[in-house]
Amino acid sequence: MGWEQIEISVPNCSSLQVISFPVVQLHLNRTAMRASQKDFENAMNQVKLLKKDPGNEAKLKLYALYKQATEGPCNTPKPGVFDLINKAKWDAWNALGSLPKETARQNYVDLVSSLSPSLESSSQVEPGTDRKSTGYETLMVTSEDGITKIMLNRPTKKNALNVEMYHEIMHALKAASEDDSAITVLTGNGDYYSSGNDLTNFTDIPPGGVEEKAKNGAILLREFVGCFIDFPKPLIAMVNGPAVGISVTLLGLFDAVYASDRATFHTPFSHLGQSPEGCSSYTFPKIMSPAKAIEMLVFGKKLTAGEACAQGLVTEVFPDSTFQKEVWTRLKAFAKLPPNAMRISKEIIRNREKEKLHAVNAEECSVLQGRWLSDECMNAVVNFLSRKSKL
Ligand SMILES: CCCCC/C=C/CC(=O)SCCNC(=O)CCNC(=O)[C@H](O)C(C)(C)COP(=O)(O)OP(=O)(O)OC[C@H]1O[C@@H](n2cnc3c(N)ncnc32)[C@H](O)[C@@H]1OP(=O)(O)O
Repeated sequence: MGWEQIEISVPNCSSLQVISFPVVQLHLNRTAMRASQKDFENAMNQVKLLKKDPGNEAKLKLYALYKQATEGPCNTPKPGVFDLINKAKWDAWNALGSLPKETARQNYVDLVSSLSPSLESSSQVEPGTDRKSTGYETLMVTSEDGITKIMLNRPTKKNALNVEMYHEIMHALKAASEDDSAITVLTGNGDYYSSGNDLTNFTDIPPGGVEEKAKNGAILLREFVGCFIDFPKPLIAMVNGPAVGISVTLLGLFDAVYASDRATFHTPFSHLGQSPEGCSSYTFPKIMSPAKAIEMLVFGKKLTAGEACAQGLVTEVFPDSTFQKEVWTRLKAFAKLPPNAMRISKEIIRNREKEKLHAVNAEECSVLQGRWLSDECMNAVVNFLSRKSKL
């Protein structure tokens, strides 16, 4: 495979289709100044705004500098000789040797600036510019009419949550909790709300092996679910289509759940050798009775939107043809209510459960950490991936 045919997906570089590009001459514009973390973040956002593909060489350089700036010198095993793309990325990163993180950060900022002359220095990025979608690889985030909408945006993967998406959702929730919107909405792009945890998350094994992988996963999951437990404003799910796994369990932490009649709700944890998360081991039995919760969480019974509504998991179901129009009309009316009153009312309703929810979250993550190391789980994941020809 030649360079001109390789598509390189660089973290924080929009995935641009590479067909045939001239090699870009890099003009590093070093300054004596050190780039701040803010400059670095702005540069990462600017990369996404590049109108022209910068070419493979520049993208590899960006990748390497990004990794060096955020993780330090390359210390991961060298990919196999046939793993061309990952090997090229590894080579680029490894070539930076022991370059200090601060220098890598500065070089990254300089490189981005040389690639985007019209955007120039990060300090020229308009403060307070609407964060609309920019800066996110897996989400579309918009804010208008008092509503911040976080849309899961991996439609070709049925909005499966990869590690990047977990981080981006946490970031978007934090930003939404601090912005001037009154309510926050989570929804999915395409035909699915979400197919749950991205099962390819299990394939990227760090040098510390599967134990380290499971430990890191549990830490990330706990932090991720914690953001939902602590979210201070009304949080509404617009379930536009089928929902699987963690995208279902989290619904117990939302303040209202509106669903299209096309939506289904499926938690096949036992099938996957896993156990419930998202505080569902506590919220589901409370919402729908222990027996109904066990049908879902233990036996993996898939519910229709109507059934989920009858059991209290969904607040209201709408015909798919009018779902968007009807729900947005309603949400816009909610968003006109006094925001402080809504926030305080939510707090008084939710606060007495918070401590309990955090304890449940911690316990679920610890149990899952063990489950991820089980043969039952590993076999189920391998089955899915080989069915999908990923192995
Ligand atoms: C930090 C870690 C935290 C972990 C928290 C734990 C959470 C637990 C869970 O969430 S368990 C639930 C896990 N999800 C699943 O088991 C769903 C798996 N997917 C499917 O069963 C099916 O894909 C489907 C029913 C969602 C859709 O089937 P359909 O036939 O309509 O479509 P495809 O299968 O062809 O899917 C299209 C492409 O999307 C990829 N994909 C879909 N879901 C996932 C997923 N969860 N993980 C990874 N990839 C997924 C699928 O592989 C196809 O990709 P391709 O086009 O490249 O082949």
